[in-house]
Amino acid sequence: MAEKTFEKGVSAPPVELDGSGLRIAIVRTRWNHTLVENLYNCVFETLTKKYKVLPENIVSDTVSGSYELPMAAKQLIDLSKTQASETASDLLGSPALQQKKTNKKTGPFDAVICIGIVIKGGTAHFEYICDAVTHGIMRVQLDTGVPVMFGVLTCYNDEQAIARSSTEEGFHHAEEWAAGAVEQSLRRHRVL
Ligand SMILES: Nc1c(NC[C@H](O)[C@H](O)[C@H](O)CO)[nH]c(=O)[nH]c1=O
Ligand SMILES: CC(=O)[C@@H](O)COP(=O)(O)O
Repeated sequence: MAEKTFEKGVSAPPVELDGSGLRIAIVRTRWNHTLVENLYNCVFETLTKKYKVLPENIVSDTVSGSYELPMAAKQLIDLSKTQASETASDLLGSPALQQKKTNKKTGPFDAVICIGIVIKGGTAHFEYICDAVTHGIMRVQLDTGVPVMFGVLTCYNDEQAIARSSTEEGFHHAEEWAAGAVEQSLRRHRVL
């Protein structure tokens, strides 16, 4: 029997996705920062070059470790909603004036992308962090209604982390996180 082949792990977006009207936050860890920066750069490049998200509509933030990602995502979402509801004014004047100066979008984030790398050590700490972060990120997106991408590599060793964050295989994960953020954002505005 012919061996079945399949596109393992590849999630092709269903259609051309236009992210030009989206506002997206990316929060990444400083833990394992050299490899995390590779993933962040790939996510940013994919958002802007492949999905037309405007660089000025991407807000980037950092936290210490992956365990802090869910809270950071919640804080970013809540802050963006609060700022959207207040009468916004800043050094550039009213949003209307700001809007005339740039295409910078204000208001609630359409999606958040969390990026981190957790590498197992000698204790059960790894399992507890991965479990907490996974459930935490899922809870934030369900509670807020804002899609939050799980861009956290959970690696048993350094080699897995390096392979998934500094080779073509690694950037395939990061590209999927970017695609997921755009697709899930646009789903919220569908007309059925
Ligand atoms: N070992 C890793 C950590 N550990 C730190 C925790 O994420 C957290 O910052 C600390 O427990 C304080 O709350 N974080 C990673 O992102 N990756 C690791 O491999
Ligand atoms: C996943 C971690 O926090 C890890 O760095 C902890 O290492 P260890 O389990 O050896 O304390």
